[in-house]
Amino acid sequence: MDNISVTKEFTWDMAHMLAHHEGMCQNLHGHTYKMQVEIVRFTGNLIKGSDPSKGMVLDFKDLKDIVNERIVKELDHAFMYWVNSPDKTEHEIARILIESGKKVVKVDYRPTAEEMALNFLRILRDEFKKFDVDVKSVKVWETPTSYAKAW
Ligand SMILES: Nc1nc2c(c(=O)[nH]1)N=C([C@H](O)[C@H](O)COP(=O)(O)OP(=O)(O)OP(=O)(O)O)CN2
Ligand SMILES: [Zn+2]
Repeated sequence: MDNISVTKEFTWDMAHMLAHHEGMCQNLHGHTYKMQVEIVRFTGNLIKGSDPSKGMVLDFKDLKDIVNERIVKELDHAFMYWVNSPDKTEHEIARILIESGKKVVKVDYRPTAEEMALNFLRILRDEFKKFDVDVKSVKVWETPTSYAKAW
């Protein structure tokens, strides 16, 4: 059987720090994150009938709008704050930013590329169900040469 998927790419700028990292990444720093979201249909490969989306897995525009709305908008130009971080500096930074009205996204995981990819996969799987679409994979790049893939 043949298979078909579609993939869209997203980017956002975000700051984070990796508590107890043995290298430079324990410091507050940022990345231009890149993410690829790959989707497939649950039933049949492509939309059929006279639908305006006939012949598509899902319109790229819908894919873009949903991922931007659910994931990217919240993260862009934010500080990703691990609420259970063992590093008191991270809590202090988050407190100052929040009190100053700056953008902080609270997460309950250490903000590694792996945790983000897994978390975004779960959120998007849930979100796309109503379109009869499954998320096959999510890849998150922190640097041009390093990415995590969840599927
Ligand atoms: N498995 C993981 N390792 C590391 C992560 C991660 O999320 N998962 N994150 C970091 C840092 O946050 C940051 O991404 C630095 O990564 P690194 O690839 O070491 O950065 P470089 O600037 O050296 O990247 P190059 O593309 O090689 O120049 C650390 N590790
Ligand atoms: Zn980093």
